[in-house]
Amino acid sequence: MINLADGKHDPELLKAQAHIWNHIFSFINSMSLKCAIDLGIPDIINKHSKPVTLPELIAALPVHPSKARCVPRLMRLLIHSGFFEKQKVSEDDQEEGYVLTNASQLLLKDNPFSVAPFLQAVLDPILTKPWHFVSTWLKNDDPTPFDTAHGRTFWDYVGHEPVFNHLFNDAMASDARLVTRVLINECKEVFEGLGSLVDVGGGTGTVANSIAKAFPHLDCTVFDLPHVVADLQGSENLKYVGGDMFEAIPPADGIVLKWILHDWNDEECVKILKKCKEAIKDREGGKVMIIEMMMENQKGEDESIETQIFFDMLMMILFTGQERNEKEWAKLFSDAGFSNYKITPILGLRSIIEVFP
Ligand SMILES: C[S@@+](CC[C@H](N)C(=O)[O-])C[C@H]1O[C@@H](n2cnc3c(N)ncnc32)[C@H](O)[C@@H]1O
Ligand SMILES: O=c1cc(-c2ccc(O)cc2)oc2c(O)c(O)ccc12
Repeated sequence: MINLADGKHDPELLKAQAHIWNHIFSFINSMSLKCAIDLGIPDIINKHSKPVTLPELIAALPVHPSKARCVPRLMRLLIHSGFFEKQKVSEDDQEEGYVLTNASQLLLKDNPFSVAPFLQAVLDPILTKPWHFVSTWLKNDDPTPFDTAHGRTFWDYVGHEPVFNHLFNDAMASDARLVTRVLINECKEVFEGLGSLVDVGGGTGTVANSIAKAFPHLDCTVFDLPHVVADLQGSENLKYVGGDMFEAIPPADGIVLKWILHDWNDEECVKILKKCKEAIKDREGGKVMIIEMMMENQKGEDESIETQIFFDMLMMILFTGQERNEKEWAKLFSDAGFSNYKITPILGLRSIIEVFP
């Protein structure tokens, strides 16, 4: 504890003040990144064959001439946060220009794994408003701050807001493309022996579509809320079914649950898992394949632990859900009547968890 009356602790006091400032201003990182994406800066830099000089960047941007001097200040922050770098334009030239980093490549419009739709969804006022209601929600009995802010659940809200529904489903689809690529390249054996599969809460079908193409013998079903799958066209070995996973899940050998259970509390998860167990009943080699984070990976770098904690907070604010550690996952599986599980930590911050009846 710092003694405020004691002058010899002034350096600690100033360090504490700087720490608070840094946290107060944290939102400036995400909002500045949003600005860069709104202006199309990553795509402008990507289209150039050489590093883009400041005058070239300003000329390509839709900014008013009176604001041109603000551009290098925005770029300085985004260099500091690791989204751009400066490089010499040519070997024999001192002039420098901006280039992309690995992180900003994942923000390009045409990158199939782009995280830009998530950034737009998470920073949309629809999803930032609930953060202003967290302390109110802690004092009332609403299920989530989202409900306190908007008067209904997240899924009810997106079902009635087609523009946001589209943005959210697009965001999920780009993540699903990345996860499925890793699954098919690195974890083929997970699908071995299965004749049919249902992706529960499979959204617009990105995961199931890729699996159906990679394993043509596998009968795949995307199961999601009726408004999500309405009008979607299947293929030879892929169909869309609308319904409610709390009521019944179509029978299959394998059930995929990607980013579903972290949206729900323990009681709700056990209900969903019991419905999954019913869906694989009497099927030889039947199993549930869950793609989620495993919390408390002590070996993780600081940033990845912080990211897991951020996700846990997001699940608390938007949903009744949470991120879980292995002990918490094991309890859910046992409460739902499953006997065994296997964790393969192959998806970055997430794992594939196979759960057996
Ligand atoms: C977080 S998204 C995950 C989408 C997809 N699995 C992925 O990871 O890309 C959750 C999905 O669950 C669906 N969902 C929510 N409640 C549902 C319910 N009661 N029955 C079926 N699907 C539901 C949503 O429509 C949404 O597509
Ligand atoms: O609303 C969200 C946002 C995310 C999300 C945000 C940023 C990323 O880089 C990735 C994902 O994830 C969500 C999620 O997994 C979910 O089940 C519901 C909502 C959201």
